[in-house]
Amino acid sequence: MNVCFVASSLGIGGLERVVTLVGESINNKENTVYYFSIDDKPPYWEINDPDRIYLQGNKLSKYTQLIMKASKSLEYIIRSGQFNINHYQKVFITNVIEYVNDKKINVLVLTSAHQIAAIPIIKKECKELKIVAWIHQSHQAIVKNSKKFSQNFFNGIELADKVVCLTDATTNYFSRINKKTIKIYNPVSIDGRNRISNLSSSNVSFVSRVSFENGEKGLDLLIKLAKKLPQNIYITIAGSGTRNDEKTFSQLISKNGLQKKIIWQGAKQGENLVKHYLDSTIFISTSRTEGFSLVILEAMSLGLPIISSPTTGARELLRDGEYGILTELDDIGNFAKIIEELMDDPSELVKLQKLSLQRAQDFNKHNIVSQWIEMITALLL
Ligand SMILES: CC(=O)N[C@H]1[C@@H](OP(=O)(O)OP(=O)(O)OC[C@H]2O[C@@H](n3ccc(=O)[nH]c3=O)[C@H](O)[C@@H]2O)O[C@H](CO)[C@@H](O)[C@@H]1O
Ligand SMILES: O=P([O-])([O-])O[C@@H]1[C@@H](O)[C@H](O)[C@@H](O)[C@H](O)[C@@H]1O
Repeated sequence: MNVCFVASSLGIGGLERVVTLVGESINNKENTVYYFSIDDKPPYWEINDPDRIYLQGNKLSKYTQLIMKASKSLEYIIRSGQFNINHYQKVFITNVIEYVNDKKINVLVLTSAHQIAAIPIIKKECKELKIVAWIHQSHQAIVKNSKKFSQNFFNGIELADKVVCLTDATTNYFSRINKKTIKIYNPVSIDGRNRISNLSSSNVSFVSRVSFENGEKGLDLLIKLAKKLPQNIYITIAGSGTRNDEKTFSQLISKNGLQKKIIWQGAKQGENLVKHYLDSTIFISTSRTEGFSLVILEAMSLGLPIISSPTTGARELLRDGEYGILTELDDIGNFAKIIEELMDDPSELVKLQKLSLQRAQDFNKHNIVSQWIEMITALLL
């Protein structure tokens, strides 16, 4: 069977990470997995065979792009707040259909609202093809982000052969639109080889894309939080972003005099990332939205107690507070107080460490990959 995962990019990022992790695990004697990337950045995550990767890139001239943008705005005004996104992604639709035919793809897995909006057209052209819509954001976030082309998006969801969600909340939402909606968790995406934190440092770990887009990761709140923490607690950060976002973040750190409190050494990978987690005692997330949160799960698997904002993903991973601490973002003072108190409470740290390790077992890669293979195989019966 031939399976193709489509992603906006194969660069740094959680979606990219999990698409390649699940994809490479499914790729075996029986199945060949292909990747269709909408941008042309080479893959950041390991894919051992370049022949299975298609990097589209944007080959439209600046002039064409400008015309398209203008006509999109015009359509948006005329149709009072809606446009047909498929008029503006003809290159992608043509290329993906060509790729499906060329590689004899049986199952196509789409991973964004834009891509899902194209399902009716792809289905018309490729009658035998099965299409999976894999939702990586929370339902609130993906619905909000696709508001201007919601008709296209929901038509796509309705026609999907399977909708895969990461949490109960998002599964419940999409089940009302398409009965073929199921939950498959993301697997643990780091291998600590059974090592766990010894909970002895005064470091609080934060791992994230450095991005200010939509305020998703709450980096502004992280700065506020850092200011409220006592002198002996440090926030260590692993992550990178665009040049602009990195500059903004550096400036925020220095403007607030936090150079000693926030230790940020850029992106980390492999053993360096494992060490980053292991060298800390608590993991925090200040995200305003998370469809899942691979970083919380990675931290849990390495035995870190978690304190997080109550995003859809964190609620599922921490089972509404059973396996870690959830705290609202509107009271950053309280968030800081929880960190400070937990740092001073060794028995509570050990208790939360056990809970993290216990919960992380529900996200075993082997089990999750089996669920994917079973789902894909059943689609073709
Ligand atoms: C806002 C939102 O809804 N985001 C979702 C998005 O990913 P998003 O990219 O926002 O975030 P995640 O935190 O899930 O993943 C980040 C990944 O990048 C890696 N990393 C990060 C920093 C670094 O220096 N080195 C490094 O390797 C992390 O280890 C992790 O594997 O899709 C993920 C996969 O379904 C979901 O879990 C996220 O909830
Ligand atoms: O569900 P999700 O998108 O991850 O995140 C949600 C936020 O978008 C929302 O503003 C907030 O009120 C919710 O409690 C939740 O945190």
